[in-house]
Amino acid sequence: MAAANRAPVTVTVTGAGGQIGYALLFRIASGQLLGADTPVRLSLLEIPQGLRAAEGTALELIDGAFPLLDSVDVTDDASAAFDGTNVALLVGARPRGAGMERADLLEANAAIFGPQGRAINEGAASDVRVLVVGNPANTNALIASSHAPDIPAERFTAMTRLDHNRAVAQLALEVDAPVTAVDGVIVWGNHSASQYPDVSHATVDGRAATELVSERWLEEVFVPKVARRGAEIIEVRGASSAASAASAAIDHVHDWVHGTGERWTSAGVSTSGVNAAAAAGYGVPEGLVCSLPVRSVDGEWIVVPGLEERADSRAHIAASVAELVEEREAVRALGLLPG
Ligand SMILES: NC(=O)C1=CN([C@@H]2O[C@H](COP(=O)(O)OP(=O)(O)OC[C@H]3O[C@@H](n4cnc5c(N)ncnc54)[C@H](O)[C@@H]3O)[C@@H](O)[C@H]2O)C=CC1
Ligand SMILES: O=C([O-])CC(=O)C(=O)O
Repeated sequence: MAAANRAPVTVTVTGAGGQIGYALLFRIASGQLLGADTPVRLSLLEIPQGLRAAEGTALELIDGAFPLLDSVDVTDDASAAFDGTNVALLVGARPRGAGMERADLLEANAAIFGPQGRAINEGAASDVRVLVVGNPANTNALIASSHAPDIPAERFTAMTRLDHNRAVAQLALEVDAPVTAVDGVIVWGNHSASQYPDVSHATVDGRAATELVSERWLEEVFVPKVARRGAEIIEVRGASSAASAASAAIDHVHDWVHGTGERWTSAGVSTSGVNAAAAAGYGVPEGLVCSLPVRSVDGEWIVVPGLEERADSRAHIAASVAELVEEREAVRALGLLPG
């Protein structure tokens, strides 16, 4: 199958038989995750009842005759799925339905991420990068990381890139500019309704976004629109976002591997380790996975330090961080965090 001038990179996708999996896998196979010169070996993990769907997707991946696709394996064994993995996309988890908040999924989904963290700890390649998509993504990433003591916490991330992309798109729509003109947006906090999409450092074609839109629009339209977009999609589409989520996962990993240059983006990153001091500068304590402004430098997410925050921004960030702490304590009470 493969045309290769480099060794294949192993990419594990959990929940491969689901909606996001279906939107994600073909883009990975076509080279959009890791680049047009990098062959991929796909490892698909499902639970037994999802195996047939994942196997069907694997058949279609073969039928795509993707030049970069080295191989596709499907399994319900986490140890096999994460063996030698370089990039692990933890998508497999229940999505919420109408009227639910993502935190309502804590009990249903959190138990998935301890065993997967352990399997990654035991079998993954030494350069493994993990992106948790399954909700509640930040706390699930924290659980997975806590069960992988041999892997630096900064290798476990949670997806808030979809929120970031939504914020960029809404601002661009409002000022009638292309998304490429928008720079400097930040999504702070949890991938939940408490998140804080912030344009106070954003520019559109070099002009401060705050000069182009009203304070009232920001507070009454922009922030709730972005923070509740997932619920809007569920209401209108009848199912939670899938293609836009897959697209954001591609963006996150692509930037992580290839770098962001001077631009920043948003990602849920560990507030322990290399980013502890920068996170503390925004009032975010250690031991969380929190969305922050980040640049990808030499293959590592680095929190952009020392941005001036307005008092009301600080209050928004603090509220979302308080929710992350509550979620952490809830999973601790469920016995899902070691120690
Ligand atoms: N962070 C973010 O921005 C976003 C997160 N999500 C979340 O992503 C998750 C997946 O969403 P969809 O693909 O739409 O759901 P889906 O229900 O279509 O697919 C989920 C798949 O995961 C599988 N699965 C469940 N437990 C598993 C386990 N332990 N190991 C491997 N596979 C497992 C299921 O069998 C199913 O095939 C949900 O939790 C959803 O809330 C969705 C959109 C955006
Ligand atoms: O809202 C949901 O449940 C799915 C999701 O995380 C999103 O679309 O941001």
